[in-house]
Amino acid sequence: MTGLGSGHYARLPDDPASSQLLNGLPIIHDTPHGGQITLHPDGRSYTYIYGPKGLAGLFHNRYALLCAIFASIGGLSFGYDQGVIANVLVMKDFMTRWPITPLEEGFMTAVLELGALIGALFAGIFADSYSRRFSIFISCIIFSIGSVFQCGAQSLLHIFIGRAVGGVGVGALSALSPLYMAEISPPEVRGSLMALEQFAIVLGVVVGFWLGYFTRDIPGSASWRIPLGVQIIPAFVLIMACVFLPASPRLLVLQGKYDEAIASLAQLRLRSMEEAKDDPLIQIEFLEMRVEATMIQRTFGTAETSKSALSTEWNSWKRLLRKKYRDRTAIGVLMAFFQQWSGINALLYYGPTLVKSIGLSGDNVTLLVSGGIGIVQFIAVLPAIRYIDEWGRRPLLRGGSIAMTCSHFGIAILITLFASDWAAHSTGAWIAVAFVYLFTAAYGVSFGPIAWVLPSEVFPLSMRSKGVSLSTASVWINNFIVGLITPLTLEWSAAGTFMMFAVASFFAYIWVTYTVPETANVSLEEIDGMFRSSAGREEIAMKRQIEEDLGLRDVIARLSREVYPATES
Ligand SMILES: O[C@H]1[C@H](O)[C@@H](O)[C@H](O)[C@@H](O)[C@H]1O
Repeated sequence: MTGLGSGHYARLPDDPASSQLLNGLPIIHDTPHGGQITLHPDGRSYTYIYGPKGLAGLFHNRYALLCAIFASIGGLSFGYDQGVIANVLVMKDFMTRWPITPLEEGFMTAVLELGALIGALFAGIFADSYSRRFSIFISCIIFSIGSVFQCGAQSLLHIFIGRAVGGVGVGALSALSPLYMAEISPPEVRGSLMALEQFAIVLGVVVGFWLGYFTRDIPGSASWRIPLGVQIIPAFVLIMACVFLPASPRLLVLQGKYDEAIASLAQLRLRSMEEAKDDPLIQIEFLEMRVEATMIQRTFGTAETSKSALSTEWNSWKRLLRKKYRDRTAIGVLMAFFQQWSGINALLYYGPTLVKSIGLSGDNVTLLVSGGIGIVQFIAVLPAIRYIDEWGRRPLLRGGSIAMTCSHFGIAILITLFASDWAAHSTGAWIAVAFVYLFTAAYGVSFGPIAWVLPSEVFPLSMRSKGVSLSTASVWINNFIVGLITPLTLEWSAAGTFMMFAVASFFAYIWVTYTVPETANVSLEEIDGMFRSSAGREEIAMKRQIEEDLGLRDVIARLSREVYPATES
């Protein structure tokens, strides 16, 4: 039913008679309460926006922006831990109190990641049964319990427990925040709003790192208790925000609560209930959600009503692997895979070793790597927020992966040439450092943010929470594996390690080029349509019928008749 135009557009003429002159061109139709719908001359295809695109669009709907900002606090918890732990583990008081072995140090990172893996998977179960907001709320509580354990730790065991429990919260939030943001965002700024997740993560990295850096000289345990305790503040803010955040209209539709869904959609699109009633945009978006929900119920629902809750749950996970949905599952899981195999965390966790291997030493190493990489990521996410909807996801991903490949490749060559005697080749060493930052900038504008955006976009409503949670689990499991093997590969060969990440980044380029669809500027339900190209005829016919039954086709036909009187048939 939908589709994007060829790029030639015309304005709706004041004199309807002249509209025939515009036949063959899609027409932009201003809707009564702001926003536009672009109708195509076939009388069936359309796209719509609620407000301007780009930066203006981001600030146009301040309410949606505010909701997304609050939701993104979930990401802050993730980044903050990453930033802070690098400092805590080297703090004098911490080390003399509990001298830990390198193995325990590795375990300290791993335990959070494994907790996060469990949290991400559980998020997929609870986000549908309860609400997105309630699940966020519970995750924040779990996260806060973990933080209290860490901050008040009397033994190393408390720290481990705190990290495992906190990890469950971090993992759940890393799935739930993007999921919620995707479902509340107007289509024209969805990418920008969702990129706030990455913004929050890297903001957390920067704040966590520098706070830890400044408190590390405070005498006694306050040096590490303060930065470990401070993370409760954002969690508390999000707990409070959950009371005010509007419910996801899409989940409400899935639960059959249509009146509440319209009310929440109207609120999120800045319409009064009166306005919502005669606004074609609200009608279309609401009906699209219903069509999608009905499609799934008709396809899977009846067969499952007789089964137990457990087997229904199991079946909905299994559905992700069915032929029809396999390509989307692959996109979600591989997006996370390539984000992690780009080597970003290898640089963060083992950066100091890398920088030493390219000839630098001393305290500056930590500053330059952990601090510097955080700041570069933070700066790089800003253009992503600005352009992700205007340029689209694909160009950013493709450009980013090429630059990432070249940087890794450059570092590998420099190491091969000069590693035997860096002191004599300090220029080479500095070029290698420049490549590290170039890599980080390229990553920070592409795979960093988009890995949090794309998975929440590609799954249809009824499978979104499971799909996103599986994709997020892929972030955590790959994060864990990369963290585990990087020290080993570095020991084997530093150049080889960078070559490995160069190859992964190059495969990422090929993968994006051939399999990732452009999801910018289309509604979540239209994205579903993009994957239907391979759907059987029966399914297309069923969708058409549902669109007809629910009145979506009527709404479009009515609008088209206003614009193309000649094509009334
Ligand atoms: O998006 C984030 C971010 O880029 C972090 O810095 C990185 O450590 C994470 O693994 C990644 O998921």
